[in-house]
Amino acid sequence: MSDDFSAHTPLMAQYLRIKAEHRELLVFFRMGDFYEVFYDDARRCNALLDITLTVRGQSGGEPVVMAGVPVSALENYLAKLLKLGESVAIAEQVGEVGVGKGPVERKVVRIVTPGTVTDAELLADKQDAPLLALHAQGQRFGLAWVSLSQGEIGLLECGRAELPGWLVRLNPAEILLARDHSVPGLPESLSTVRAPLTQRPPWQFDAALGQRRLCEQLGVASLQGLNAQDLTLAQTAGGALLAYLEHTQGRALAHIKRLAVLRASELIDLPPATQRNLELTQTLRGEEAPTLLSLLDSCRTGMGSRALRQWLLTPARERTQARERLASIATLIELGYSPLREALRQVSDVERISSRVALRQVRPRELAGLRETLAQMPTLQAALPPGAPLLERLRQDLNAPPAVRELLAAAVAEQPAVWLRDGGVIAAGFDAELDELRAINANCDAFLLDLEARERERTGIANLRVQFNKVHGFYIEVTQGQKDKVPDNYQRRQTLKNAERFITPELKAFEDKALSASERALAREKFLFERLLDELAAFIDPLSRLARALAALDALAALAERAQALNWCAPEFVSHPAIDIQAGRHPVVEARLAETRGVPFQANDCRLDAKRRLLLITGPNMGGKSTFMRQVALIALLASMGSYVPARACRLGPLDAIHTRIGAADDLANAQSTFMLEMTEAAAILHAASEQSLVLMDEIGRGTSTFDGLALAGAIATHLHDKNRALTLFATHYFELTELPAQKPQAHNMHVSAVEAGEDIAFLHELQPGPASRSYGVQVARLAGMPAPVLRQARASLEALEAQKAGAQDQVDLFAAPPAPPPTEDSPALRALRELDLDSCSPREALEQLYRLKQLAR
Ligand SMILES: Nc1ncnc2c1ncn2[C@@H]1O[C@H](COP(=O)(O)OP(=O)(O)OP(=O)(O)O)[C@@H](O)[C@H]1O
Repeated sequence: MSDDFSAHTPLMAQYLRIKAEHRELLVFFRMGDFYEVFYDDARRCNALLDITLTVRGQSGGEPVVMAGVPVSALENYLAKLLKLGESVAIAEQVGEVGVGKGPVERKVVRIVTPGTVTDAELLADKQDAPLLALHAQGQRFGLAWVSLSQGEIGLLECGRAELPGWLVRLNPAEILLARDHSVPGLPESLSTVRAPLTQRPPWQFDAALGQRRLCEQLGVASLQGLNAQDLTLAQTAGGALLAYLEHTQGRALAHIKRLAVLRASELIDLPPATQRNLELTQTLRGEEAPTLLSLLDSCRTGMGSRALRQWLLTPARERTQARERLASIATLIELGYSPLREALRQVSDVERISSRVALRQVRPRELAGLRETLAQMPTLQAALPPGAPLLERLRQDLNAPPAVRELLAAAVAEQPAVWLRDGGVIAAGFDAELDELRAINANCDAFLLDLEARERERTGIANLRVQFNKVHGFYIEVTQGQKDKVPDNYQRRQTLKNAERFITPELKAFEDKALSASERALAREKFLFERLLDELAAFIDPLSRLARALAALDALAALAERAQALNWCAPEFVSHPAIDIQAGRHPVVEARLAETRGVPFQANDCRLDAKRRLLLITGPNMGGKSTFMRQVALIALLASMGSYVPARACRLGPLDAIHTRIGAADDLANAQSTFMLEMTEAAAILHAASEQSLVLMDEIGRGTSTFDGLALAGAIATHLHDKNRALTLFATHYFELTELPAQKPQAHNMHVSAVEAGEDIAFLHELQPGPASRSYGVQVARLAGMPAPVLRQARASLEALEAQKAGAQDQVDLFAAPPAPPPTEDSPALRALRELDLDSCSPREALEQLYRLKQLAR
């Protein structure tokens, strides 16, 4: 499209100019009570929103294809578009209608993108949807993110391997990348999230610029004090993030004042496979429940739910925070949490409301909600049991400045209208001028009644009526039969079938006054509301502190409630390697069993420590191996986030990661077979797990032939035991592996028990020492309803196979040390490659080096 719009009508030229600046977005162009979309945008909206296409005359010699949505329904349409990953520029009428020649002035005042929405209607209540900027350099990534409705920027740097885990954890709604910035491997990493990608100008991803912008935003001279000085890549992303926010919001963002620096080395690593396999926030089928979070989250507010999710997904290795939370939960259980939870019911989403105040997008009703919440604070403080240091700190944070409360109480009407444009938002008595204008409106009725009486008397028309409608304004209505009695100074306005409508100079004068009074009242309300926002802006800091305190209190009270309702215990932290659980349960399976079958869950112990690093778990299918392994991981994670745990007692040593290799699902999206995926995940674990990691391996090797699988499983178990020395739960159906403990002192056999009665089998789900004697696969197949002939054949084959095996002589040692790798001699090319310092190479030198290497390799 050329940028010369002179052939177009003035209105379309204005539109096209705006569109030219926002080519990649849908432009919603305000025209009176509608937002119109034109040309290709109209066609796109027609397809996406199913709204009707029309043609609005011609411009530039072509028909103007358009579609429109009513202003009052904007939010619904935006919600749909954002879900589809679209972004929208909203061009409002900013000039005064009817002033000057040509169309009223219009301007893009806001850009709504999936990552920058703040409207309550458009956001999930219990989940944040942050905007994430990503900057890559070689194998390292800088991440910067912000939930606009929260006011905190997060910074983090990580390696390529950890990136998918972070993407899943952060769950961004939109990802910003430098345009034309091709990073090898990035597309695969990004495939783990469904967020739309937004390309931004590369110059905005600049380290120095990023640092400067962050300092300006946070109001600090350097990032040193915020522990972010060294994070150049994250700062680079941060700069681009802030630039985008300003671009979309059309203003600087006063409420973003806090920085959260996450360091992978300070958190317990939860790779995507772990988050998925443990069903922390989503079931394996992608549903919201039943998951660990859905079980935990009995929060009373969206703020609490969001905090809980964050606690669950970012547990710290260091235990101070967890200890504080545990102490608070203990106090809440001991002294009662019900009054606190009751008071929290009355609380609105202060976090989002205060951000929306800062963004000047807040709705009148939200301010009324804030007012009610603030009024609730004394009750809340009184309901908080004393004693725990964390609770005391949170109590302090609930002290919002009284001035905010007073201001809201004085300024905002008791029950304000939904929209400012409807009026009735500012309280009576707040502003004399507004009161006066409203009085004119209120007196209107009395005046009209009076006029009606006077005119009836004057004209002798008994059924004369003075009325008002939106189209014709005020009028005097006289039935056709009485028309003759109408005095001279009546001017005809409208003729109906049975009546005639008139206006008089007196009525006209009154109409002007009344209409202008209500218009002026609306304008005055708008002005006062804006001024109110200015005044409230000064209180954003204490309000967001209050919001965080409410969120934490809600989350703690929910954890206390859950702990008591589900009979959980307080974990204890120790400094030596240990996961020592007595009578542990899988919280979600337990809840499901209670709900569906009313059967009790069989609790099991788990003891792992420096001398018992690997438990080899065998037993029948359906015996409960997977459940047991998962429950150990869930208990360790719950303890680490500072929650009580489903067990009789639990002692937990240091933990740096939870790795899991469970289940078999094809990753068709990434063209990986079941087995390939299994091996990729296992390899990642063998590379990453340390002595302080918890590793769950469920039936590794089953995706390939028996011998290959067995051999690989044996080698992997050996590596975990000898090299990683991780705390490992290793479930397998390969009985041959139960020989491992005989050779490896820190490996131990455990099995889940089952009893046979004739052809049937009953699972006890009880974990006992020693290896299992059999698999009971055929019995389980019988339970599953396998046809009898198949079962008979299987049983016969099984007997034959077992007999054959008993006859075999040589035992294969599956756990022998691997043979030494053949010595390799470095080629000159390889040596040269190693010595190459890529960081100090210019592109030209790099090319020369490449030629040199090629020569050496000949
Ligand atoms: N401790 C327990 N108490 C009561 N029921 C249990 C227990 N553990 C497991 N179950 C029940 O048994 C079912 C199967 O458990 P699980 O999937 O853990 O078995 P498995 O040994 O891993 O089986 P497979 O080898 O086929 O994967 C669970 O869905 C649950 O209903």
